[in-house]
Amino acid sequence: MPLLAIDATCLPQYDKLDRPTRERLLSVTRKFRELPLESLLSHPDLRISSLPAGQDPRIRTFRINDAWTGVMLAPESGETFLLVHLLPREAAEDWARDQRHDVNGVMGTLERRDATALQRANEDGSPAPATVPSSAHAPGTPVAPSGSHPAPAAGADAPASGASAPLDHVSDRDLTRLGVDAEVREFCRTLDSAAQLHAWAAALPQDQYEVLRALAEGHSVQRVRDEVVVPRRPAVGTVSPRDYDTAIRNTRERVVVVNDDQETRDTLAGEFNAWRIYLHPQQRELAYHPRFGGPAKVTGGPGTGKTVVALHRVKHLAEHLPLDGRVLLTSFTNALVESLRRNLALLLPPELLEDVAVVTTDKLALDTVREHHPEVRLRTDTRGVFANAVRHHQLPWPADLLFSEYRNVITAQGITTLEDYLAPETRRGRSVPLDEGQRREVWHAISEARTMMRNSQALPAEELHTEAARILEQRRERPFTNVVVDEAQDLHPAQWRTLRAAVLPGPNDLFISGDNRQRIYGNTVSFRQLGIGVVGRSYPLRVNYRTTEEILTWAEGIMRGQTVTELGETVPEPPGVARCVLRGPQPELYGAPDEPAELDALADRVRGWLAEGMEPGDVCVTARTNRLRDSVAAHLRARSLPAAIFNPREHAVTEATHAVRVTTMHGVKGLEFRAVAVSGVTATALPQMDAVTSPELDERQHRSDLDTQRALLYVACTRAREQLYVSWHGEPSPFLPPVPDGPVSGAAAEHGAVAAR
Ligand SMILES: Nc1ncnc2c1ncn2[C@@H]1O[C@H](COP(=O)(O)OP(=O)(O)OP(=O)(O)O)[C@@H](O)[C@H]1O
Repeated sequence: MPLLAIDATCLPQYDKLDRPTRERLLSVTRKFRELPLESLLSHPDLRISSLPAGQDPRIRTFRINDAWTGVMLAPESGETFLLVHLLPREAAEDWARDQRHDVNGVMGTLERRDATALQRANEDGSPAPATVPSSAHAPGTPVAPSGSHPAPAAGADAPASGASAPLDHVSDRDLTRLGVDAEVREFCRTLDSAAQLHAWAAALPQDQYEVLRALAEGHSVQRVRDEVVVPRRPAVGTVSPRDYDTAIRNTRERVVVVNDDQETRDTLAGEFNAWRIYLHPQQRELAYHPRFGGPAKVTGGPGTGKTVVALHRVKHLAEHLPLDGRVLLTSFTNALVESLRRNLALLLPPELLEDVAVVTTDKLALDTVREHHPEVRLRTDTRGVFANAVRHHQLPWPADLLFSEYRNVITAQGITTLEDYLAPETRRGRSVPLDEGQRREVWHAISEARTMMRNSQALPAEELHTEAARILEQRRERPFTNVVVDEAQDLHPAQWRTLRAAVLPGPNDLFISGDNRQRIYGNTVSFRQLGIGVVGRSYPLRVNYRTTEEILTWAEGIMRGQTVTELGETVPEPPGVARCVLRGPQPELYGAPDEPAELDALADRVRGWLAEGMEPGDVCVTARTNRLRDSVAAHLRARSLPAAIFNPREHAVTEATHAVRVTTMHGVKGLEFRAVAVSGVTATALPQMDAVTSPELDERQHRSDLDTQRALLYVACTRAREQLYVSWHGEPSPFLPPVPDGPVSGAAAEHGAVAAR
């Protein structure tokens, strides 16, 4: 009986199919697995046909329905079919005619090249095949078919801009040893620059392109061998050039073999699918690193796969636990943790899942403290307690100062004595000066408030963590063998102390992933001061897999000119540009005269997306405030659009999949959608000044609060995978990049929209 394997190129395409087409595809793939080869090839419904003038005699097309065609590689001698693409009929035939698959002689993987484009380039130096890959690229599809060799964003990677032959320093012999075949070697001798190489990404055999790209970036032959070639080789033996079956199985980064309907559905569907199948070699290297000498840190812009790496790291650690060992996977909010838990369950078998605790950092602290004080609960009205303390002591300062002193000085630095609080360096950078007498007064007021909170058994998170860290530090045995932290940028220093104390210092103790640009809760930390030494174990990820280049480039404008610090450091982050795998339409911007007009245009935009074939669950609308979120949802429903309010504290991420999700900007952190509308980006709402500390009270905090609100907009916009729509009414928020004059497009055009450039 034939077997079916699926190439990752199909995954983004599957997202574009409507439900009946998906069902039809599943029933077709079932036939692949169930019918004997002879009956399959002659099946009247499938219309399996070869392409007479095609480059690859093994390529076949088959009918899914009138609109869609599948492209596959049929077995010649073996029995495995490989589904390689899903496209509209004509595009499918055009694309398939030019492609050829070969087994890589060194790596043993199955690679695909645009053989027509390469032959032309070698014959007459035809330029980069702009039209070749684009015929296969509907908006939002990968520029590089496997997704593992990204096309460059403008200005990406220093060597890419160099105008010298990028591979002249590598001999033919070395290229051959790295698995680069004669046709590709000949081709790369014609290249003038690394940028030209990148432009050919979609046409070159995938693994050979990775080799060339790494060499062009200046890596040594040895390093490329170790990091690109060796991880792709089969664990044992070699693969013969005609053994397609084995090569398909060995192409682990972009091919998966499916055994039943459920696996086919799981592989093709799901919002978070590709990551389970293959990791970029750099991601794999980090996730499956046998032993980090101590805490390790992974950073990177939005959509660079930090969460994916964290999840795979948990898998690796769980697979190597000592008897009685346990892994903690933690993050900031309930919604994030719920999403991690759901995705981990897809990655790990049940017996390994049992050894992993997936909880918020606050829940860890609460559970730890409750072992000693079972009645303790989490307090959320801490500001009110400090307001009482100010009244009671008749202090001349606002309650916010006391709260800020408690949160940003005392608990942030782990200060436990008046003497330490009085030390001169303690309040460095605070804009309200306090002399010694005043500090004593503040300390006493805060101490009293803390005692009151303790007596009431309702503790704010900072207090809970201080207590939890103290309890854990006293234990000889710590609860976890390894701790993995995702979205780490938002944790308060007190939360870090709990995490530090939850695992004994040593190899593989902490694995931290995060991005300071996405910090939306205003906590700054210094890992060094917290005893978390990541020096020499800090790794940036630079390939964006989620967002199109058009959206990311525009969204980067929100952060332009901002000094961003490195995660866990107070020093500025070194510059680094992410490259995007995906391409698509420009974001759409719309400035409405008033709120009703903004909501009308928003509803039209959402209706347009649904009419284009998106499922309601593919679409998310965000608003700055709860009030605006509620009126957006009400307005969409009044216009007969399926809309559900999503509150990350209350709802599971999986809920509301049959409705457009309407949420606040905080509510989309860590998530992603095919289309995102960011509404209410109006000057009076963003920044929302009542959430910003006044500069008179604390200049530094004021700036930090503004940065936090700017980051909120950045986070919301970078949740979009294919389409982004941003709107406001009246004056636009000052955080928006300058709005250029430009051609009006999309649903908002009727309302006077401005297209971003
Ligand atoms: N190697 C890969 N190949 C294909 N897709 C990938 C790869 N790595 C990550 N992705 C996909 O990219 C998207 C973003 O990944 P992920 O959520 O891990 O990024 P992130 O860096 O944590 O993002 P953010 O910081 O914005 O929350 C996901 O859809 C994920 O499946």
